[in-house]
Amino acid sequence: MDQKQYKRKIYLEDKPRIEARDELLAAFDLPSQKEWTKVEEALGRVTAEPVFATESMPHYHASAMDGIAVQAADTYGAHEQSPLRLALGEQFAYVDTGNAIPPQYNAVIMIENVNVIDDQTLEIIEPATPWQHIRPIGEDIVQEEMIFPQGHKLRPADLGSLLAARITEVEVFKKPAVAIIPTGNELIEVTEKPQSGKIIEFNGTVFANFVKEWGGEPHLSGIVKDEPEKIKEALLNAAENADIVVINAGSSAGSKDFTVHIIHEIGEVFTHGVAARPGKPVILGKINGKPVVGVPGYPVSAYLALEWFVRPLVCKYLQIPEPKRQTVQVKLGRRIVSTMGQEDFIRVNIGYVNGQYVANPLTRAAGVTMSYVRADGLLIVPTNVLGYEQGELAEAELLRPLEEVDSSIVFSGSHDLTIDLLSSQIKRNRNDMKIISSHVGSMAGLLAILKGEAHVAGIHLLDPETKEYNLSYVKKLLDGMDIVLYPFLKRKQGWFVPEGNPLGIESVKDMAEKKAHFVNRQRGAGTRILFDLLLKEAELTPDNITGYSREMFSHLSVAAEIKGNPEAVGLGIYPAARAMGLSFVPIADEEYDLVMTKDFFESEKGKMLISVIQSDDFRQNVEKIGGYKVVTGAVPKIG
Ligand SMILES: Nc1nc2c(c(=O)[nH]1)N[C@H]1C(S)=C(S)[C@@H](COP(=O)(O)OP(=O)(O)OC[C@H]3O[C@@H](n4cnc5c(N)ncnc54)[C@H](O)[C@@H]3O)O[C@H]1N2
Ligand code: MOO
Repeated sequence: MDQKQYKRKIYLEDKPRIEARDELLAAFDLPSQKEWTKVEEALGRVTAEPVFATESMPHYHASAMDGIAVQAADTYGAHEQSPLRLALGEQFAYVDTGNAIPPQYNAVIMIENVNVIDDQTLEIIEPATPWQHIRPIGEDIVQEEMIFPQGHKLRPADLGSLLAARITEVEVFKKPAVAIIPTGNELIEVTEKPQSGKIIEFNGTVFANFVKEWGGEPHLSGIVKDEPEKIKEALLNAAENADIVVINAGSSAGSKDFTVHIIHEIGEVFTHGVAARPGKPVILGKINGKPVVGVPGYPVSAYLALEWFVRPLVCKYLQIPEPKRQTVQVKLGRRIVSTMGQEDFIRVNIGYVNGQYVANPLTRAAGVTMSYVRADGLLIVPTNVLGYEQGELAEAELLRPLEEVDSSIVFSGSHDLTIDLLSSQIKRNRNDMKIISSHVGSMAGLLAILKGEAHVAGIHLLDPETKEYNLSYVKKLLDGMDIVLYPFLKRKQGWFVPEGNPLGIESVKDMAEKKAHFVNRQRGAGTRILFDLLLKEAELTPDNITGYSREMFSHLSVAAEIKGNPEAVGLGIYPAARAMGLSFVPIADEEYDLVMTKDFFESEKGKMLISVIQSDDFRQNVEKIGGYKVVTGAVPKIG
């Protein structure tokens, strides 16, 4: 077929997400198939019919204790002042927990409460009441009783009750077969070496595992090329064999985005585009009576769209309600802007600081898988809300258990590679603790401490007047607060230049003269302040620097920018240059310190943080990186 016949469709709808979902669900009955499965293998399966007990549990009167079985009436005279003697075989029998009670007896006395007189005789000082310490027939499960209704998702303990009731197989809903078709000429298998323009296929595996988690049975196909015939064939085949069809990528307006046209041609399209981001260009339709969900290519868009539309289909098939996430009220650490008429799904880090949950948004780029991986929660900005101001309250859905959020140390300020090491070392000591960090620059870190939105800030701020690091900034910005300035690292700052330093850059002057392409850091970053000081000392201005206005948010992104450009130069710390294989010209040893409130410093989390910083393990790991020294023996400045 001629590819040109599929014209680009540029305009997508903005259908409300819930309306699109409800339409999709309403269009399919999804008649669930049933099957029998062994109880031992039934974890997570959903009962298709009510389940009735085949046997009672216990199915005989059983002793609940180790002791003696008696006829309660025989014991009524026993008293502390007049102990009663019982004869073996006539008035009592020995029983252990779980033993059947001989038919002539109706109570059990615990062994601790009897005195052995001889082989044949015992003495008791308290009467027994009928049925004491006996588990009567059916105490747990009564034969013919309904153990589970239909539509119950089986948990480990449920399987035990089924076996106890002598049930070996249980009738469950078949797992809906979900065909997953990754498409794209740019996709390669992870085992292939990626050339420029090639992307490792991974969405398929993520989808398959989401589907498994939700109770479906994924069928992940190989990569399908962006060719209408191939896509059509894959779709028809999937619609023949699966209950639900998911096709990935080619959902938008690109020159090779055929999917919507093909579904339209061989089936029906209900929706192309929903008013939610990321995930907007989703396609919902039908082929051969089966639901088809065209999920956008960008991973985060894809994961969300899958949850919005495939999870409800799986749940409908299994006749179970969709699971809901726990929510928590958060205070916004940063402003969030949203578009009117569209929902925004913002991935956020959440920490518990000063008695409230504080959320900081992660990147919104839909291609950044780590924004989803690192997120503690999802903050959904509703359609009719334009966003939130910093400090405003909003609700977030949790992607992790709340306890994990509670025990995190919230780190803000300047980015440093050692913070990740610190976090993993803390986690090694206390598996419920970790650091969550947002890299906002030194100044913003101090402001986060000021506003009570972070526990710790990492800063490296050179005072151009005093040439001293950090202290004057803390005094000025956090005046009046009980603050601890904790000396942490000395690290090497220097020029990042392409390998071999082709332009021979040693100073700001060299940069200006050789018209090197500078890659700057954002305003407020310590490195930016250092650069501006160097500029002033060299009696130059930003106008003398090519690229001064080009701002990056971390040392690593500066290094990445310099990598491919022989005329580029940046300023940053040694390990970032090393990580990208750049040459490094050291110019200064800077002090990277930690700022925290005195309250935090003295808290359990604060003590853990300091003890890890001071440990030999941590110091050795940091110094192994190169370009670092952990400050030891320095006295924190408190006040
Ligand atoms: N002019 C416009 N361009 C785009 C629009 C738009 O409205 N107008 N929408 C953007 C949005 S929003 C999204 S989301 C994406 C959706 O793109 P497609 O569904 O067409 O997907 P591709 O362009 O093929 O891929 C996007 C991206 O994702 C990577 N990808 C795809 N499949 C996989 C996979 N199986 N595993 C890993 N990564 C995958 C792909 O390589 C691309 O990098 O369109 C915007 N554009
Ligand atoms: O809506 Mo796309 O899905 O931005 O990322």
